[in-house]
Amino acid sequence: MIEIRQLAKRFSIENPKKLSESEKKDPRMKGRFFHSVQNVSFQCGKGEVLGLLGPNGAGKTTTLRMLSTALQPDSGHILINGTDVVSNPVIARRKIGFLSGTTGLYGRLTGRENIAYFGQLHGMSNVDIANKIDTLSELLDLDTFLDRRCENFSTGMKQKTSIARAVIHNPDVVILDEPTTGLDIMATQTVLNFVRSLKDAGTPVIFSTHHLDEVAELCDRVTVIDKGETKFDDSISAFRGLASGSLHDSFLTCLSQEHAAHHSVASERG
Ligand SMILES: Nc1ncnc2c1ncn2[C@@H]1O[C@H](COP(=O)(O)OP(=O)(O)OP(=O)(O)O)[C@@H](O)[C@H]1O
Repeated sequence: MIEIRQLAKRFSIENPKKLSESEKKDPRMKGRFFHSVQNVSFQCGKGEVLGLLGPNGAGKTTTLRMLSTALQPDSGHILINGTDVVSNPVIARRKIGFLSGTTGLYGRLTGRENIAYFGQLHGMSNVDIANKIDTLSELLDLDTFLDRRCENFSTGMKQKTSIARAVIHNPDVVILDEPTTGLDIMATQTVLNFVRSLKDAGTPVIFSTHHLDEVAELCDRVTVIDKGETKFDDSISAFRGLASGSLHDSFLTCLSQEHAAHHSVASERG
């Protein structure tokens, strides 16, 4: 079980002129700081898959980077099976497998060498690494390119290799930032099937996506964040119940409820 409670992260803006027009008008811009994540909470239990949704710039990547220890939160808690890992990034890295949108592979190494290198960093034995790569190769369809250098890999090959690398150490929780972005239909299905295999093994998986069909296919829980705050965090059936139409309508309802709430507060004040 992973629990995220009231996470917050702000960035100091050295040159406000570099902000986009929408960022300048964003209520998260306060003085010299942009409060990317202001109050994000959610939880994901054993064998559950959680879909993290939100418009561009909502704060999804910033949140996931805090979970992965790449960023230190300003406040809030990240608990894995009850242990707070914010103050102990070494434990967090052992327990969490993280696929970021930008992690590059070493082009001069083969897929197998890239994956094995991470296994070694996690202190695994060569036998354990080799066995785990065999399993991952089958689940992620890596065998045709595993022993080729990564420099000429397609987007799909790179992504599948990066996912294998993220989970080589059998993490307790898996976090994937937009794992299917840019992938073709076949590679997308392979990645989604892999997420299902993690779920079947009882591993909680949190993944961010803009694809509601993936959420419908895989997720037990949905969290919607907007402007750095959790706007919805519940089961997929509660998410469906938000609107009578599609998941798309449910998503828009989460965002518009907030606008409606602001609007009514503003009219009361006015
Ligand atoms: N290092 C930083 N310095 C300043 N602002 C930042 C920094 N990192 C992120 N931000 C801002 O925080 C906001 C949230 O960004 P984030 O990448 O977390 O959004 P996202 O929900 O992942 O968006 P997308 O769906 O477009 O990937 C954005 O406005 C972004 O410009």
